[in-house]
Amino acid sequence: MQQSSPMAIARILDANLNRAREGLRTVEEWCRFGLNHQHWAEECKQLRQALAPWHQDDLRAARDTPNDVGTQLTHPQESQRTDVRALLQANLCRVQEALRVLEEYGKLRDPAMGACCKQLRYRVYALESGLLGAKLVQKLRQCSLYLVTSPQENLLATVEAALQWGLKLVQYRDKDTEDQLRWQRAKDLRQLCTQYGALFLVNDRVDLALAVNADGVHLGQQDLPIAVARQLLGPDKIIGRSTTNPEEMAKAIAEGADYIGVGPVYATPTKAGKKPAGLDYVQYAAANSPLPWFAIGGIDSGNLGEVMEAGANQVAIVRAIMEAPDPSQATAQLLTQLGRINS
Ligand SMILES: Cc1ncc(COP(=O)(O)OP(=O)(O)O)c(N)n1
Ligand SMILES: Cc1ncsc1CCOP(=O)(O)O
Ligand SMILES: [Mg+2]
Repeated sequence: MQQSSPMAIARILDANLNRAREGLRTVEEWCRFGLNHQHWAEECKQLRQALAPWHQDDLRAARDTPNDVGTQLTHPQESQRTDVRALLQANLCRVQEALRVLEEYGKLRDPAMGACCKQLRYRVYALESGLLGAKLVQKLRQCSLYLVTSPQENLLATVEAALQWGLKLVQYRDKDTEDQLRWQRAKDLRQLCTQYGALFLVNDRVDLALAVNADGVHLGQQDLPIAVARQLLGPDKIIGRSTTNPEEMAKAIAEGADYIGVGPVYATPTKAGKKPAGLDYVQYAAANSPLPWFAIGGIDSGNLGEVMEAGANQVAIVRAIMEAPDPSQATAQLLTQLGRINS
C-alpha cells in the first residue's frame, strides 16, 4: 500500500467539501423558494457556513480537475430525477456521504475537523427527517374529520362506513379490551385504513402503534412524554397530545407534538367527569396554535356550526359517528358541514 500522501488527502477533502456545500445549496434553494420555510433554509445556510472555514486555500490549491479520473464517472440515476422529493433525497444523501468522508479524512488533518463533520452529519439527518419525513403530518393537515373509535361489536363495519364516505383519519381508542384482542382489532383497522388511504393512529399505546405499524399515537396528559414516544416511534410518525388549556398547548408545542386535541369542547359521557374547556379555548386555539388542532368533545352535526364559528376547521368525533343509527349518513353530513377539506 502507498504511504498516505498529503496531496491526495487534500484533494479528497477539497472534492468532498465542494460536494457537501453544493448539495446543501441545492436543498437550501428548495427550502427557500419552494417551501418558503425560513427555519430549514437557515439551517442549510448555517451548515454551509460551518463547512466554509475548513475549505482552506491549500485544499483548493490541491485541486487537479484535468487529472481527476472520477469526473467522467456518472450513474444513470444522476440524470433521472422524477420529482423534487427524489431530488432532495439524492442531494441529502450526497451531503451525508461527503460529510462521512470529511469526517474520516479530516481526522488525518485535524481531529477537530473530523469531530465537526460528524456533528454536521447528524444535523443533516435531522434536516432530512424534517424535510422528507413530514409527509404523514402534511396528510393530517388535510383531514377535517377525525374519527375516534369506541369499542363495539360492529367496529370494523362502522369505521368502514365512514371511510367509504371519504374519512381519512382514524384513531383506535379502546381502554378495556385485553391486549390479544386489542392487537387483533388494531391490525384489522390498520389494514382497513390502508385500503382506504386513511391515516391510522392508536390511542395511548406506543407499543401497540409500533406492533401494527400505525401512522402514530395520540397521547393524553397522563400518557408517555412526547420525547420518549418520539424515541420509540422515530421522526416520521405522528404524535398527538390532548390539551385543555393554553398552558398544556404551549407545553405540547415545546415538547414537539405534531398536532393537538383541543377540548373537551362540551361535557361528554365519552370522557365522563372531565370538565369542558368550552368554546373559549377553541377560540384561543384558532388564534394561537401553530400546530394542526382538532376540537373534540361532545361535537355533533347540531353544534358543529358554532364550533366552526369559534375557529375550528378540524374536529374529532366519537359518538356522533360510532353511535349514529346510520354512520355513513352521519359521516357524510359532518364532512359536508366541514366543507370537506379533503376528507
Ligand atoms: C384527538 C384526541 N384528542 C383528545 C383525546 C383524549 O386523550 P386523553 O386525554 O389521553 O384521553 P383518552 O382518550 O385516553 O381517554 C383523544 N383520544 N384524541
Ligand atoms: C376522548 C376525548 N377527549 C376529550 S373529549 C373526548 C371524547 C369525545 O367523545 P364524543 O365525541 O363522544 O363526545
Ligand atoms: Mg390517553
